[in-house]
Amino acid sequence: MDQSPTSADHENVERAELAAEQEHVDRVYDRVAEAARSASRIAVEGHQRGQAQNVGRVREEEQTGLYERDVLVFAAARRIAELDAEHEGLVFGRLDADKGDDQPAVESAAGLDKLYVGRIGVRDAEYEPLVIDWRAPAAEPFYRATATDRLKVVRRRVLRNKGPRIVGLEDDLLAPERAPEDLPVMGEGALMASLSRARGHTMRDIVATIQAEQDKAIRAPARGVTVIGGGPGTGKTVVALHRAAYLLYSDRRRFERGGVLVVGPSAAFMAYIERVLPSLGENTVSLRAVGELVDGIKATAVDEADVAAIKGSLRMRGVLSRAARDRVPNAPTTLRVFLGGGTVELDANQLDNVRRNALRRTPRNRAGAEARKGLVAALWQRFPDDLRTGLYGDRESFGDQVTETPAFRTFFSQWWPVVTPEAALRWLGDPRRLQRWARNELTPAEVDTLAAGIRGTSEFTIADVALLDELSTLLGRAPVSETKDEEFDWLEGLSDGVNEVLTTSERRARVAAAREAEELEEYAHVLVDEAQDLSPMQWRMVTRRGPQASWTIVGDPAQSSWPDPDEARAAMDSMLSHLQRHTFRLSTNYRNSAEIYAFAGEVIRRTLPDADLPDAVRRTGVGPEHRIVDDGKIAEAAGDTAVELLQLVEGTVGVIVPPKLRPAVDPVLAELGDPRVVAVSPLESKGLEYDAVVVVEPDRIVSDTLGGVRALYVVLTRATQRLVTINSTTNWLP
Ligand SMILES: Nc1ncnc2c1ncn2[C@@H]1O[C@H](COP(=O)(O)OP(=O)(O)OP(=O)(O)O)[C@@H](O)[C@H]1O
Repeated sequence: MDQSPTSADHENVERAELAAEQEHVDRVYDRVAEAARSASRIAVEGHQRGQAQNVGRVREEEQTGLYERDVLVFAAARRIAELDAEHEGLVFGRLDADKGDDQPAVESAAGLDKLYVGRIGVRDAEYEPLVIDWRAPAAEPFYRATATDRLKVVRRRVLRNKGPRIVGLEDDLLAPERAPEDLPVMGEGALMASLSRARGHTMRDIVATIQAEQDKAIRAPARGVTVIGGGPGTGKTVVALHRAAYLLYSDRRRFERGGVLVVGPSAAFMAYIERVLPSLGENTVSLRAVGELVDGIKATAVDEADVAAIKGSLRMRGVLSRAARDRVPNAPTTLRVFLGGGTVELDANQLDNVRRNALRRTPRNRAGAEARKGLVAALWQRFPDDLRTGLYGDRESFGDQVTETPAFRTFFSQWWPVVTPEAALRWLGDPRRLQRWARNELTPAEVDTLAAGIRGTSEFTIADVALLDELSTLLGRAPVSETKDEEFDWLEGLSDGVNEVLTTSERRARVAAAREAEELEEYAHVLVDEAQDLSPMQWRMVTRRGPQASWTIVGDPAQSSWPDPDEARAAMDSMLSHLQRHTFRLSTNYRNSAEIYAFAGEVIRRTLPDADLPDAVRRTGVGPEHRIVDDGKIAEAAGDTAVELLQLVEGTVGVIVPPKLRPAVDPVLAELGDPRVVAVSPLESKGLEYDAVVVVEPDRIVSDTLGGVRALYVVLTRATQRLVTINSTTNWLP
């Protein structure tokens, strides 16, 4: 081979360095395998002890045994899951630092302290650290050290690995003057290597290359509200996910027990980010799209822009509140009962009064008993004096008799049925009724738009979910069991013998558990991604999930798909104003090439001169390309462009298409049969990224999508390498 001596030397050094690192990493894996073996032993022992327990009625001392078993099995099983998840690059970093007594490090050959950083901490048999968890305070210098503030770090090394095998080294020499002469420095820089890699269909963790400003946001204390801002591609999402992992590490008891919720814009986005936390060894975080926050509903449909704008507006509060308290549609308007030889009757006005009184303090589905009492009182008032004898001699006996009559029972079931939020939302499809509920809130045109929007869809949309949640609070949940609360007091007096199957306290416990299961799930920390997109009504829904929570809120107003970002921000502020706020701004766009981002920045600056534009640092030498094609050839051109781009990039090609053009474009792309090509609508593309992006009809994206030019900005900032737009005119170009 014709190689210069210098490059041969370099190769030898690299080989020797790789071998030395591999040796250490092998020790770590051996140690982990040993720990995994002992973890499974503990799990088996725990199960056996559990099975030996008496499974009948549990005495207190036996409960202690069960508790112990659960703790053992739980801890061991989790450890195994954690270790399994970690087999991708368990050790990814090494620091060589000036000696410091405060670091858990061992001396390296070069006379510096050496410290390995990995996904979890592993100690050797003497309890000395072989590798420390990336979230441990001692790992902080790995992320924070810079040439100007080097925190004793001389060399930072990233180990690139494929599973347990080290395949490359990337070094940063932060203090050349402090480095021994023979300290090897390898590679081109870990960050650039990582950013240039082809993209797949899921997001990867960045644990080896977190940058200093990102690290500060990740490790910010879990108090009040932590707001992480920054333009497209600055790592807001990935930083927020690492923050979730950090919070679990820093206060596991609080956050594992209380729960951490991550809310994102769409199911596609949740699928895109779902691997990040497991790859960091965390499996307990709940990830939910904003259309899936209400149990039992997974909404993915999107409303037309004008309908979505009304559904998300805070004005819907008043509308829904009136709907929830109004007469049930088609309810009877007269109550007539025959008693004691006479007839007593309540008319519509009197019924309305009873309803209003019953709803004064209690939501409808909880106010059945109150309403029934109100009806009895109103009937009693109208019951002629001369009939008040015998069975009907006093109001209580009268009430007992009256509520048992078939006429009353039939009436009551129709007049006061349990109303589900789903049913109440459908009521808004009737413009006449909606007009009544919307007075002073919506214009007549808005009433028509909303009613038609509700009637026009058979499935619930993402915007509907916030309305259903609001209605659920307004209507209240129906009592869990048919048995009324009062009857429990009555049951309490009975001996166990009468009720053979369940004792009173067992029954109470069961009802309490059922109630608890029905209660809204609340979390100790709520992390909202793409927060700029939440409508005011969605903010109300999200904040119900964390009345006691601390918050991480991640977003970029310039990418908002809500028509009035100030309104949405005001809604957020009003919901979280009582909490202390810490703000972080991320300043570098790691996704887009500088050429692509320069164009996208120009587009948004025209409309939003104050938009927060980050610096894009990676140049590819290829600018965006704008193709003009005939109106009728758009779908064909999208397909052809995707084929071309497949040749030019290694990873994914995203074709972003306005919803109205999907029926034409989707079949063309499906025909390509290449899993690297994905078609998405502008809203679905939020938070996602592709190596190459084809934007179909940018002008229509502006006109048809809530958010207008901000939606176009989102779309133009999805590509890492190549961007091609297809349109029939050039009018939209800056
Ligand atoms: N420190 C880093 N090391 C390697 N890659 C990084 C780093 N920070 C961010 N990235 C990468 O940059 C890309 C953009 O990150 P992310 O999606 O989190 O940005 P964002 O700010 O949420 O973007 P947007 O607002 O446009 O949705 C991702 O591929 C992410 O992995």
